[in-house]
Amino acid sequence: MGSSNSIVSDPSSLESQYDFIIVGAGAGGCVLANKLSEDPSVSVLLIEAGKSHLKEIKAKIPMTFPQLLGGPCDWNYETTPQTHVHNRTFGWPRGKILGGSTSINAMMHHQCAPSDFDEWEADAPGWSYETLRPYFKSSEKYTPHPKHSDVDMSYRGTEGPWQVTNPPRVPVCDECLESCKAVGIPYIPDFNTPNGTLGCSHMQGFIDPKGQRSSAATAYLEPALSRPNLTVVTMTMVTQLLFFPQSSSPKVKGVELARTPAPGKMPSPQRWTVDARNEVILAGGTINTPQTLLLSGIGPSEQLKKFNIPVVKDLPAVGKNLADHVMSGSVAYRAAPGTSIDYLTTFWGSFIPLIRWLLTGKSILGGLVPPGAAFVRSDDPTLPYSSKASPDIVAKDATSGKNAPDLELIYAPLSFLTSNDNKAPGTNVVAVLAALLRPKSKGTITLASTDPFDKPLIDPNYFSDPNDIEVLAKGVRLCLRIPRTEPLVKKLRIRESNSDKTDVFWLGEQDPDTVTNEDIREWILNNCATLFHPVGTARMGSSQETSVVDASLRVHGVANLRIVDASILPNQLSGHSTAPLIAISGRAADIIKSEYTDKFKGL
Ligand SMILES: Cc1cc2nc3c(=O)[nH]c(=O)nc-3n(C[C@H](O)[C@H](O)[C@H](O)COP(=O)(O)OP(=O)(O)OC[C@H]3O[C@@H](n4cnc5c(N)ncnc54)[C@H](O)[C@@H]3O)c2cc1C
Repeated sequence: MGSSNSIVSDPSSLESQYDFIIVGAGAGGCVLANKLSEDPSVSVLLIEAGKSHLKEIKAKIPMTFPQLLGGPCDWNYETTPQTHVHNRTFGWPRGKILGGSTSINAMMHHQCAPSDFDEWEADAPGWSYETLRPYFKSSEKYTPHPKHSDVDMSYRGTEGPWQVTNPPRVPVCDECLESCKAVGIPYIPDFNTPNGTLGCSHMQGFIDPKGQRSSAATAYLEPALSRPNLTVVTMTMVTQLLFFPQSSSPKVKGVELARTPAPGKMPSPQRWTVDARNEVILAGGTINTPQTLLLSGIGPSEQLKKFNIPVVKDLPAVGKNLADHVMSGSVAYRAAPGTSIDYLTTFWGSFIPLIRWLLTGKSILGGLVPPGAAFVRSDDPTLPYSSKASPDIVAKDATSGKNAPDLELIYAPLSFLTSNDNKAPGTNVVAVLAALLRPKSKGTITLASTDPFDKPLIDPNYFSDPNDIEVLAKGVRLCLRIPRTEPLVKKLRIRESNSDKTDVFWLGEQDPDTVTNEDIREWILNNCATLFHPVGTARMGSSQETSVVDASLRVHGVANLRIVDASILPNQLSGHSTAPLIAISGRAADIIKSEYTDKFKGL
């Protein structure tokens, strides 16, 4: 499915006006482009800074996604030095390709906890879980898997465009689940139901029956590419918003465009403009959307004045409220022969699986890097957080509700080190890590300069709230207990006398009853990394002081401007963000259609 016919890469070939202009072809932008162009009388322009995904083979093979990070399909962002993390900086990959980050991500399919959405309702009516539930369901085409017959199909969508399934089992995932159960984490057949997500299970992936990634681009854009009323332009960046000059209050007229510079090349000074008859919808993601707003004069006035940017609308919350999921770093374990899939990282190790994937799609390369997970609460008294070495860690509850987690435990049968300071520990590794799902620490995106090609300053302010490292340290304690529990322990080769704190296997080879909380905190500070889910920098809410968009996703006080991407999330989700964003964008499209009934004739 899909053709490149309606994808152009030359901004000079565009018309001067479209009904809707969408900036960014990620999770938000692709869903909107599809739904708004369903009516043939409505013209839609989708602008993407990166290239087309159609010929990017590594974006199709699920297991090769790490090879896309750091390359031309990645914005290659980096945080500022983090004061509370030994001044370390952190690489922050973000997709720069049709599909956005959904074309380079790890494809873990998770609808998060129902109360994550319910807690928005008070300040952003209409976004409860029950309102979003039909969108979760209608977006997906879940293909049942014979080994997962316990998934209750009444909760799952089977008619949607977005392919979801249980990927092939990889070594050790059954043992990981059994050991989770052995320490007291209940098994649930499916993380993605209204009953909530607490428990351990196999991870579902947005992968199609042919073993290929199902991204926002393959699911939503490709089926719409033949529509003459949809134009997709790649390798083109929106540099700023344009406003009607005579308007008494700010009103967006269109966008200014530039060619995306080739890697290592200077940007061209050439610019184009395109107008929107109805509105511009920003969907550039948590980092780029606030940057575009700030460059256009929408944001905290003191920051705009500092850069001599004329203030179009003083909105103090632009770029604030940045919340990311920080993960502990991988607790690495030496694995018994045949247990790990690290061999896939070598040319010859991946050769046969690649041939098999190319010929049949049925290959380990069509699986998920992390095949399973557990979502738990750090205040669960039934879980083994205690240790003889140190007093019990006391952390405040930051969850979205009683039935929601604040920790995710992820395991993978391979070296899974994403920390840019660390080298992968080699072959035959099983990695277990904890992720902090509900950080209290909040950071900022601010301008580094007025040059749209300069990266903005990203400061997630990790661990500025001391509660966060306490919760994460509890998660790491489970990462030490679970692998020492049967049956997983039998698949590992844990040595008991490792005193070299610089060794990647050091923490996993400590006795959980003698390693101290201090040791664990210090290890986290040296090993933690992003789990790639930054949100919140243009948050939704009712107040112009604390939020950027209203419950209809319109920017406060600026006409013809809306935002539909991860930046609008009021709080961090307790899980992975793609499925919620696909559902949110589906509802956003319906809101837009209901506001332009003269244009959308009941579609
Ligand atoms: C490495 C990685 C792994 C992840 N793993 C998972 C996972 O397993 N499961 C999960 O659910 N989520 C995962 N995520 C998160 C998920 O992919 C994102 O939360 C989601 O894609 C965000 O959607 P978005 O629409 O906000 O932005 P994006 O999907 O990032 O899309 C934004 C798009 O806008 C374009 N753009 C930005 N600025 C401009 C501009 N000025 N002009 C033109 N175009 C512009 C970008 O190039 C990009 O294509 C992962 C993310 C990454 C990076």
